[in-house]
Amino acid sequence: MTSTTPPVRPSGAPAAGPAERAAALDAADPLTRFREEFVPSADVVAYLDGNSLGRPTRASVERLARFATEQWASRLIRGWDESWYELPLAIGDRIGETALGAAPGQTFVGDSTTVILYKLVRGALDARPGRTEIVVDTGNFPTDRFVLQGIAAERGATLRWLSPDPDAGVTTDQVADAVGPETALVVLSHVAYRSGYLADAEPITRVAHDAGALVLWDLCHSAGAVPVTLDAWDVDLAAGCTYKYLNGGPGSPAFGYVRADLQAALTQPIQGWMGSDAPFEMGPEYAPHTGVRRFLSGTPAVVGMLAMQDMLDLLDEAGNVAGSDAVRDKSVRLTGFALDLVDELLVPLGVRVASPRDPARRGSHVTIDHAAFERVIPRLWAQGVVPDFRRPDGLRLGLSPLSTSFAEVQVGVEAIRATLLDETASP
Ligand SMILES: Cc1ncc(COP(=O)(O)O)c(C=O)c1O
Ligand SMILES: Nc1c(O)cccc1C(=O)C[C@H](N)C(=O)O
Repeated sequence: MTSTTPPVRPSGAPAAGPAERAAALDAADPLTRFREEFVPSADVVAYLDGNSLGRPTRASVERLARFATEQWASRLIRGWDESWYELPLAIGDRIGETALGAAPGQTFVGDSTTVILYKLVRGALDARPGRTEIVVDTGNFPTDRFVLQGIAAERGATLRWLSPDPDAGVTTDQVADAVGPETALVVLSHVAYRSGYLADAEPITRVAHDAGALVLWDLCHSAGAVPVTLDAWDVDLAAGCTYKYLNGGPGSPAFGYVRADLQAALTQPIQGWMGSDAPFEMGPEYAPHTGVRRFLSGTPAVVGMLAMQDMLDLLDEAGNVAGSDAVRDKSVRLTGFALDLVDELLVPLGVRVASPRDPARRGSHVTIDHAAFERVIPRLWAQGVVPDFRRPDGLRLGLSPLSTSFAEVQVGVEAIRATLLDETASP
């Protein structure tokens, strides 16, 4: 890991303060120029919620306007034949290549993560007849747990709950102990939404396979920020958001991944015409498409898929100009700097670090806990400092490698300190 420690100063010189260190880190950052590619917000001084909603790129603002006039207004219905019909798979392939380590023909875009989870879990259960157990962890995102609870009730399946350390995540040993001949599927988040814990995807996938189970990874907090190599890890299924680190915009449709050799065996429960063999034949019976298109259902959200392409361009460009590790390296430096400042400025006020300190086990956000954060956060938002709150007492700093600066982290943590001091001062 690259250290965030500032250069050693000649003896006797005062230690560099947070702002000076942030400036030095920004000056040395090989990705610093990418920040100019995002639209600034007039009233935000520190945007620290890139893991919930990524900022718009300048290119996306132009692309959306151009689409309205040059595509929608002028091509009208002809647009479907010319390019729109293929977009869910064409953009799926691009996400696969740039952010998932997935060869073409395995990734699609469509629906929300919630709906894709539902489709893939249902398909996986049917592909493991006779096995009735799904392994999931109690710290998984609510929608994952709710979808699984619904499917368990619908299909008579049993959920086997893993209980990770609340501030950490699921380990390979926990999964190895839980899976067995009854296990159809293991559903886990690669980066935990609350703690930011980064799971060991490859060995966990292997131990599930050893028991004959399939594995579905939720990649919402990984795609675009953390290295993912689905093909190399031999992952079966994955799903994830595009509005976080892929900057697709509010409600942009999610992606799903189904490994090529599983596709023919996997049926999905929402049989719609867009996933059928020949949508425009308007035939009497549904026959699923033979490829990854079979996981689509209805008309794709074309407008919602536009913006993510610009972030994929930037991620590719960052890899080309600064090296394939540059995005992860920046993410590790940002979260490392955030933790350094938290230790220095917030831990003395009673704040507790709720994210892994080992950078190898950490995604691109850092969570800190304090009982007063629920009251502090609205006051921060009013000052243009924007982290988010996760119950019961967590403040998340979501640091997006191409758009977040070290200065934003410093401004944010100093604002948290000032507001917390004020909020907890005796009357
Ligand atoms: C880990 C995780 N899974 C799933 C979701 C839900 O996705 P959606 O609301 O797009 O279905 C989110 C965020 O909302 C998330 O953080
Ligand atoms: N999807 C969201 C929304 O529609 C509104 C507010 C926040 C979100 C989020 O993405 C939350 C996020 N998945 C989380 O990790 O908490």
